[in-house]
Amino acid sequence: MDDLLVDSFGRETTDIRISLTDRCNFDCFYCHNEGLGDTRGPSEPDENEMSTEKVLRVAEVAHGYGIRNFKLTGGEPMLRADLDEIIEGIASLEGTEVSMTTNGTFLPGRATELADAGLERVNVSLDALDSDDFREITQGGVEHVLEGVGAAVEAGLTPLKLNMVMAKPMRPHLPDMVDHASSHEGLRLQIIEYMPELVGDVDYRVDIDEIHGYLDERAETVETREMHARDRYIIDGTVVEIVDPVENAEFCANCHRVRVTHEGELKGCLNRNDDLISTEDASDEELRDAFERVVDNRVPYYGEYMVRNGEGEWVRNPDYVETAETDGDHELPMVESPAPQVSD
Ligand SMILES: Nc1nc2c(ncn2[C@@H]2O[C@H](COP(=O)(O)OP(=O)(O)OP(=O)(O)O)[C@@H](O)[C@H]2O)c(=O)[nH]1
Ligand SMILES: C[S@@+](CC[C@H](N)C(=O)[O-])C[C@H]1O[C@@H](n2cnc3c(N)ncnc32)[C@H](O)[C@@H]1O
Ligand code: SF4
Ligand code: SF4
Repeated sequence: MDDLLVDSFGRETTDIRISLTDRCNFDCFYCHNEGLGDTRGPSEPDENEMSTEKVLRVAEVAHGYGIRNFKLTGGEPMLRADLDEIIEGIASLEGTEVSMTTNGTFLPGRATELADAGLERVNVSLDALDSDDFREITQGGVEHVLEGVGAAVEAGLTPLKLNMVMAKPMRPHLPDMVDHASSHEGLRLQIIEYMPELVGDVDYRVDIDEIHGYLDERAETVETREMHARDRYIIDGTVVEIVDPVENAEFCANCHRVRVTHEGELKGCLNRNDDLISTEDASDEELRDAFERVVDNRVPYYGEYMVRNGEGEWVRNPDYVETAETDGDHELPMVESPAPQVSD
C-alpha cells in the first residue's frame, strides 16, 4: 500500500469524494451541493465540468497516494452520460471501493449496468416516504426513488444507506424511516444533521441530541465508526448511523476526506471554499503537487478553523483570516466515545 498523505493535524487521507456535476433534477430546499451552494437544475453540462479523462487522472493520482475509498457525488452524479466509464476506470485501480451518493431516480433500469461496471454500493437520499411531503422537500417524486432503491438492492449495490437529512420537516418521518430500513433486506438508514453553514436558515435545525436519544432507546447495540466518530445504532438488526458534523470538533478531528469539485478544484473541507486549488490544465506532476498542497492545508473546521470566543459563539480563528496555510503539528481529540469502534 502506498503511504497515505497526512495533514498537519495527524489526519490520514483515506477517502476522496468526487463531485461529477453541479446539475440536478431535484431541488431540495436544504441542498449544499457538496459545499458549493445551490445546484444548477437539469441543464446541459457546462464546459467547465471535468471530462472523463480528467476525472480518471485525478482518481489515479489519489490512488497513487494510497486512497482507496472513492465516492461519486454531485449535484446528481447519474446525470453524467459517462458514468459507467468513470466507474469502470476507478474500479480498475487496484483495491478501490467505488460508491455513489444519488437521489436514486435514474437507478431503475441502470443499477445492474453500474454494478457490472464496478460500482459496489450506493447511498440514496430519501427524506420521507409520504409522497406529498417528499415532493414538498425535493420537488420530485418518491415513487421513482423507491423503485430505484429496489433496483439497486436487486443489483447487489448493498449495504444501501438511505440518506435522510434531519431538518424540522423531516423529524415526524423518523420512526417510519427506521421501520422501513429495518424491514427491507440490504438497507441501512443514515441520518444527516441539517447543515446550515453553506445554505443558511438555522430555523430548520433539529436538536440532534434528541435524535441520538430516540435511537439509543430503540437500539440493541451502539457502536462508533472511526470515520468522523459517527455513532451507529443497531435497531431490529439494521444499522442506523448519525452524521452530525455541526459544531462538532470530534467529528472534524476524525475527518479523513478530500474532495474534488465538478470543475476539478481540490477542496480540503466541505464547509470551506477558501482552500480550493485549481487543477485546470495541470500536468500529472502539477496534479500531484496540488494534492499534497490541499492535504497540507487541511484544517479541522470546528475546533480549529472555527473556535469559540469568550461568549461561547463560534467565530473564525484569526490565524486563518489571512491565509489557509497551517504550521507545525497539532494535537486533536480522536474518538472519545466509550462505544466499540468500527473501521468501515
Ligand atoms: N461536514 C461534513 N459533512 C459530511 C462529511 N461527509 C459526509 N457528510 C455529510 O453527509 C452527507 C452524506 O454523505 P454520503 O455522500 O452519503 O457519504 P457518507 O455516508 O459520508 O460516506 P460512506 O459512509 O462512505 O457511504 C454529505 O453530503 C454531507 O452532508 C464531511 O466530511 N463533513
Ligand atoms: C448534495 S447531495 C449529492 C448527491 C445526490 N444528488 C443526492 O441527493 O444524494 C449529497 C447528500 O448531501 C445531503 N445534503 C445536502 N444538503 C445538505 C444540508 N444542508 N445538510 C445536510 N445534508 C445535506 C443530501 O441529502 C445528500 O444525501
Ligand atoms: S437531489 Fe441531491 S444534489 Fe439534488 S438538490 Fe437534492 S440534495 Fe441537492
Ligand atoms: S473538517 Fe469537518 S467540516 Fe470539514 S470536511 Fe472534515 S468533517 Fe466536514
